[in-house]
Amino acid sequence: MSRRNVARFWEWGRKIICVGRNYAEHARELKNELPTEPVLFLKPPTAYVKEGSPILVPHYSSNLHHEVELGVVVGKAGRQIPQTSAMEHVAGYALCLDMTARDVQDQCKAKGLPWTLAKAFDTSCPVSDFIPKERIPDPAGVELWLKVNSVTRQRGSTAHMIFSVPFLISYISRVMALEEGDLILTGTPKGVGAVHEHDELQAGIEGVISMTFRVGRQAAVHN
Ligand SMILES: O=C(O)/C=C/C(=O)CC(=O)C(=O)O
Ligand SMILES: [Mg+2]
Repeated sequence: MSRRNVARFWEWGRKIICVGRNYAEHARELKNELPTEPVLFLKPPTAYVKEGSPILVPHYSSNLHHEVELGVVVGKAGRQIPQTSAMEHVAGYALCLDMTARDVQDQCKAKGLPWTLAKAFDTSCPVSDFIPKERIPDPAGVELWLKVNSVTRQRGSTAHMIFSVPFLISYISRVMALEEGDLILTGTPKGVGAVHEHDELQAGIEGVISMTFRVGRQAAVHN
C-alpha cells in the first residue's frame, strides 16, 4: 500500500469506472435488453461530492435521477486480473450514487452518442466514507436502499447483480489497468427516479453505513 491513504480515495484523482444495466429489474424498468457483457462508462474525479456539499442538477437537465450503487475501492493495481484473485485487489467499499441526467442520456442514446453529459458532470458521484473490506465479507450479500424526502425509492440486494464483483474486476482489468484508488460503481437496482432542487436524499448499506445529501442546481450559463 502506498504512503497515501486509500481510505480517502476521492482525493486521489483516479478513475471512476461505472457498470450499467447490472440488475435485470433495472434494465427492464428502462426498457433495455439484458446485457451479455458488462456495459462500462467513466466519470472524472471532479464528479466526487461528499456529505455536507450539495448534489447539483446540471444547468442543461430537467430530469436528474438517483441511482444507489455499491462502490468497490481498488487497493492493488493490476492488468488482466483472473477472477480467482480479483478480491485481492479490493481495499474496501463505498456507498455511491450514480447521478444521471436521464433526459440528456435519452437524447444521447437516440443520437448514438456517449453518455458523458448525462453521467460525468460535477457532483454526479456522491460517495460515503471508505468502508474497510472486513466490514463487507461478501459483496454479493449487501442490501442497498435510497430514500427521497424520507420516502423509500430503491431497495435491492447485490445478490441480484448479473455480473459479480470478481467478474467485473477481471473484465475491467482486461480493458484498462486498474490502479490503487480507482473506484468501481457496480450498477443500480430498480426504482430509479427524479430528484429536484431542495430534495433530501438518504442512502444506505443496511447495517453498515448511511449518508445524506441535499440537491441544489448549477447556475445557468450566460455567454
Ligand atoms: O440504458 C439506459 O437507459 C440507462 C442505463 C444506465 O443508466 C445504467 C446505469 O448506470 C446502471 O444500471 O446503474
Ligand atoms: Mg448506474
